[in-house]
Amino acid sequence: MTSLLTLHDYAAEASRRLSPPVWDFIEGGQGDERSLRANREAFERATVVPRVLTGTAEPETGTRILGADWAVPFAIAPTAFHAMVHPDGERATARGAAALPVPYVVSTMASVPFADIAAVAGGPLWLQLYAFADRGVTRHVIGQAEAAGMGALMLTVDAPRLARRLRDLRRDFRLPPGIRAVNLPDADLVSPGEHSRRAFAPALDWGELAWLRSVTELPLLVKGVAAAEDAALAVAHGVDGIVVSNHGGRQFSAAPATLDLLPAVVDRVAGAVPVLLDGGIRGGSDVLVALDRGADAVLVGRPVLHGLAVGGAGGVRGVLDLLAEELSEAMLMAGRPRVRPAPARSPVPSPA
Ligand SMILES: Cc1cc2nc3c(=O)[nH]c(=O)nc-3n(C[C@H](O)[C@H](O)[C@H](O)COP(=O)(O)O)c2cc1C
Ligand SMILES: CCCCC(=O)C(=O)O
Repeated sequence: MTSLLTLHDYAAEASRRLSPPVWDFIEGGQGDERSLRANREAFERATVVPRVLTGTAEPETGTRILGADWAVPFAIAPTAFHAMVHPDGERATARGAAALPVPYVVSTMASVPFADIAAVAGGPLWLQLYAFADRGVTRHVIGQAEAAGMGALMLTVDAPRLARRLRDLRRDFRLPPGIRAVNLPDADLVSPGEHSRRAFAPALDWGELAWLRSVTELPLLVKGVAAAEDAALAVAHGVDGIVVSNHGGRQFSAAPATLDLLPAVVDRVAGAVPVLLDGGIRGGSDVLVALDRGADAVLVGRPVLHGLAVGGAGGVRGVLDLLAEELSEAMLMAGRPRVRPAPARSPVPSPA
């Protein structure tokens, strides 16, 4: 195996190991993939002004998010169907994350039961939630996550349905046999796009948050916020955290790069709740750039799948350790001795 010195090395190795349809499902974006490229381009342009003579020896990468200690200010973003990438699926991902440990946001569309993932997890475990037209299904998923001891819910709000992804359409992408969203009551789902049209709540609005509050006590974050106005509405509706995301460019090609959206969101949220960001994080300097622009933490999507493809749990661990090491070096070189403390949980949920 070639040496794996960067997350790009993991991507290159994963592309050799995965079948072309699976690789394209992972890598692809919506439409002409402008937002997918924009996420990366924003980081490639971004700089951090180093401070000097700060007396920093070993930077402290730890932080605290929603009452839990995080060893690093990054977590695994929710991505669907890990069994497509490695036979142990999300179990391997959770094992890889347990080493550091790195928090893991499990997808509603996980291909392994939540309880089995929780059994091998080592750090904070959250559930990414899709809202279904049939609220009984949403409740079922939440119930399983609660039973597995997950610590928060992250409602995805940028996916009324899965968008047209041309790479998948050209290949008529179908889930490989045996890969199923096993935490849904009706687990058989062959085409993710078709399933989302049938099953996702078609006309979500802010009322869904109040309903979720009525069925669970878990802290609630929203994932997929772009506009500062929506961040303000989310805070007004009592969310516990915001994830600035464009779903890794998979939903809307004209969406701006998440890094470019971040400062306005941070400004509007004004410390009321933690603000996370995902999209295009491919190295420790990217994490530091996001923190420098006001994120409390970031999520990492595709690189974790690359690690999983390259070496199962060990590959995931390799990716996460590398990112942690790069972040620590970036903090040292930039004279950032520690991660700025994140806001504590929002005091009063008070819908506007
Ligand atoms: C293969 C794949 C599957 C994904 N599945 C989900 C999902 O089930 N739920 C969700 O909210 N986001 C999903 N996402 C989006 C990620 O959570 C995240 O927003 C995105 O991947 C971040 O960008 P990055 O891959 O550049 O780090 C998925 C992304 C990929 C690449
Ligand atoms: C129904 C599958 C959801 C996966 C997802 O969110 C994505 O591919 O972006």
